[in-house]
Amino acid sequence: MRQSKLLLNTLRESPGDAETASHQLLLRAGLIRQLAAGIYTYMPLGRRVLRKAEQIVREEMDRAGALELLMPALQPAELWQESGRYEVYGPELMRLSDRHGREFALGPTHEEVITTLVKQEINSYRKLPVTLYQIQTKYRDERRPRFGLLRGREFLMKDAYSFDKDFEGLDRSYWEMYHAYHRIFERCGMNFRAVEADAGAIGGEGGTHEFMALAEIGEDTIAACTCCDYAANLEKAESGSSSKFIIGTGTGNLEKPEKFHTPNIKTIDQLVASLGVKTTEILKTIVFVADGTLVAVVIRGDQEINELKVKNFLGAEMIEIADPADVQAWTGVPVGFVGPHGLNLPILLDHTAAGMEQGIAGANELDYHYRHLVPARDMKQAKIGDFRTVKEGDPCPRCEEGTLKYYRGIEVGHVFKLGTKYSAKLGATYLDASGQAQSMIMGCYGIGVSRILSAVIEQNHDDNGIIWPLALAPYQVHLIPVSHNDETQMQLAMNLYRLLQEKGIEVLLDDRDERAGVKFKDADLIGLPARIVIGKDAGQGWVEFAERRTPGIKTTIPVEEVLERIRMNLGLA
Ligand SMILES: O=C(C[C@@H]1CCCCN1)Cn1cnc2cc(Cl)c(F)cc2c1=O
Ligand SMILES: [Mg+2]
Repeated sequence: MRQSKLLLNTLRESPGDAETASHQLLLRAGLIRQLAAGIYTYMPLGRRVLRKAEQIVREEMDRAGALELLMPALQPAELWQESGRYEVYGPELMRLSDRHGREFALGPTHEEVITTLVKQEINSYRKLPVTLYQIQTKYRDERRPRFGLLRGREFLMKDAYSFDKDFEGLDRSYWEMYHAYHRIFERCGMNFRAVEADAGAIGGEGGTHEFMALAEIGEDTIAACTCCDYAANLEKAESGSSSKFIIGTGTGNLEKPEKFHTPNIKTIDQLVASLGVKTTEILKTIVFVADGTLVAVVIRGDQEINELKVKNFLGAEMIEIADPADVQAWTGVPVGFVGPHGLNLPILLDHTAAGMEQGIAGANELDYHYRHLVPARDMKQAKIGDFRTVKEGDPCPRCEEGTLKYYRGIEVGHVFKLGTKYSAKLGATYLDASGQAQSMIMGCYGIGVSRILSAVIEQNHDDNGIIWPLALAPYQVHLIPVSHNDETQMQLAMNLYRLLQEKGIEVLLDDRDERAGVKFKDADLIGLPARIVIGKDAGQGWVEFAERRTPGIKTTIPVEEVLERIRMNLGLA
């Protein structure tokens, strides 16, 4: 491609609202342009990268035996009413009416559409299993679109759906997709982890993994083992046998609970400061509202309660920390003095608290606390479980040798076991071998295709611009004649341009009438994997070769060696 013919405007400065490196570079390198908040045009250079990402996804989906189709973005509201999700989703679901006043949704995902389709098309167990996928634009009206392609309102997703006759089949389909995801993100040159995750709103029968591209600006935090391949979203991560946290046996102290005066001491910090006790001697009590009912969770003072673990333990749809004023209204206990002893609420006790020899806690009375509380003795009615957020350094729950480390991640993929959640609701059944109608067993599998561009740039850039992995680079080689009006240089550049193209190499020739400095700055920004500069040595038939990833290493080679050098260094066939 001749750069003088390419619609490509690079920007010297980052637009003000672009906060992350990938958002800035996508704009500065001329890959995307914003039409509205969270809504982007892919410019010619960006479209080439997006198409390569799509193609990698498509090849691996096809290799995994999935069948590609393309579903509409316009979905009749009735489908969402039938699945019961029309009300569940609020403003994030983009809705519109057609000329007849019929209501539609712009598809944020396609469980309803695909399940209705398969219900019509498949009726016998002989036609199962099948996995169908599409690469299609999704619409989610994010309240705060941000970070460019990372959180847009219109974005490209590969969404796949598997249909099996039983759970063994679903397991096979699930792991087939899981391994295909590994191949996809490996081929994208991405540094990622597959992590155990929570199914979230989509629900389903257990088992779900998120694929996280490691990056400091990632919204998610994962905990991964330093030794084995255990990794989980922090929402779900467990640590080594929680007995490791139990200090003592919980029966040593025989003193009875003793109430003592603690005027105006409401927080753990105030307790520590005024009593000189350690946080590990305090029983921290937080009251939650789960589906409208209050529940008290008790954990050792140095630990953090994991809200999602509490929610999942209770099987609650909604959970949030109770407003202290509400707690006071409901229980009569003044804010800051809530404690497990004598509190008329159900109590969940984390392992770290359950094993404490003794502890200090609010006395459920203004300005009073208890000491010598023994959870094993004084909280027999409490339900014990894992309600804590793991910490860095915790023992790994799998190998017990390694310890957990935190990483920030960008979710680029998510695979789910859905079970019959949608097939039952929408009546997608098949006749089994004995002619009985059974609900199909489903899985669903998403990849944020447009999000891959941002994740890869976050992981592959320097101060001067993007450093594209070969598999996603918009072109493979940047050909740069230094001075546009030097006949020798331009002639050699043209010859090389033709030669490389004949050999099937994707070349971008910077044939613009621009100063060398501008050409090099743009080349750094655009970040093609290899660069060949035709300069003063052109007369002797020598050119300068460099790779974008190692900008400091420039070697001058005879033009005859260029093809071989490109093939060798870029690993091209
Ligand atoms: O999309 C999924 C699950 C999987 C992900 C992989 C591909 C198939 N779907 C979860 N989810 C996320 N945000 C949503 C936003 C809106 Cl507005 C909605 F109406 C529905 C959903 C929704 O269901
Ligand atoms: Mg997800």
